[in-house]
Amino acid sequence: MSTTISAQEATAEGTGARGTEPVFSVDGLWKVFGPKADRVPADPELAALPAAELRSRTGCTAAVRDVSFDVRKGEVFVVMGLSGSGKSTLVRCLTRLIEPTAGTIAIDGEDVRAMDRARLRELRRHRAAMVFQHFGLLPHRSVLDNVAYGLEVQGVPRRERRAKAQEVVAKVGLEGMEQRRPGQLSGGQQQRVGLARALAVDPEVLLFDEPFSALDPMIRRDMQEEVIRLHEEEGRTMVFITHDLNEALRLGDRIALMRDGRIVQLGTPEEIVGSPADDYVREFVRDVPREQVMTVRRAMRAASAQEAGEGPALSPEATVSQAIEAVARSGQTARVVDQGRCLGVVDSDALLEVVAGTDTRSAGPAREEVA
Ligand SMILES: Nc1ncnc2c1ncn2[C@@H]1O[C@H](COP(=O)(O)OP(=O)(O)OP(=O)(O)O)[C@@H](O)[C@H]1O
Repeated sequence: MSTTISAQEATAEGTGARGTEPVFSVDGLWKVFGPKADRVPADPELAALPAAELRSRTGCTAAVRDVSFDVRKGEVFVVMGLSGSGKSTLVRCLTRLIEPTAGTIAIDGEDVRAMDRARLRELRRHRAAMVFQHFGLLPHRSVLDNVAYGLEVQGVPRRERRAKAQEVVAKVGLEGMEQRRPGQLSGGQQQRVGLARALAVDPEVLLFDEPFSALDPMIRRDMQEEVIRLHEEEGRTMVFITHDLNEALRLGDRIALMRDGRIVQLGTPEEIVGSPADDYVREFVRDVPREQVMTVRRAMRAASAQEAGEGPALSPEATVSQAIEAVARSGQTARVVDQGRCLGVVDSDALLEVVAGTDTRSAGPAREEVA
């Protein structure tokens, strides 16, 4: 089954993804809870029923419905949606912590659904480590031993695992706390231990299940910064579940927005905010400050010969907000410059149109190379 939705097709070339090589490839994935769950994806009539009707007719809940996507190497892939939309179920299916009902999942081309128990264990321990909301720390062990735990399970010798744990503890800013117990740490610090434990096994992919939702806003922001920093330093592939749009926009290279078990839109933050796939998405992103998400590409037009030679220079990734500042300060149009080449210019009218949401241009690189 590969009835990939049109919104996904429309953004398949999404501009914000890191590589194009997939780490996870998911196609036609279903997870149905309830009696004789298999018959739901197999029967087009049942598969098409709305959630309430499906439940009353079959006693089943389709938590994930015919979902297809790739997670690309090196990207932060965010799964966002309201409570109950299927985020946790979807991400748990990736390593079969929840057994999928139908569809295919591959990691680096290897069929996850065909893995035996040993291979699955190795997948979860080495290749795709999970960071949970409730940190799952061992209360009687020190921070260092908690961080080393995953390595201990793998049979890494004590000296080696403690050295590795020490290195990761420093990486997440917990130096000096190695001997404390989890109960002697704040919520944010405990989450850092959870993060360090996942990092210690050096997984190819980190899976985060709403890791920061129990933290207060300031600490939450700190932890988001931490994830961004780690990602920039290491370029590790990350899948991040959140129900918080701001968190999704801050962290995501691409965002899959879920509703009732389906992905209603998959795209870069700019694509989702600038070109919502339907009214649901439009309503979801209504209050987002567009100037902080949209880039200058959105407002760019061809430069005249004179404009191409003067005015402040911006990178194509500069936000509209940064461009407004540059244009206001200089009193000139700003040039969008990539590797010494002027791609076009932005003026205050076009920038204001983006802020007001009255621009008619589509997101993405459509207006590139207009010089
Ligand atoms: N073990 C289960 N048995 C039956 N239904 C389940 C089970 N687990 C989840 N569901 C249902 O599947 C749907 C999706 O749940 P899921 O936990 O994946 O959503 P979520 O988007 O992660 O929600 P939240 O943000 O609240 O964690 C919900 O309707 C939920 O009630």
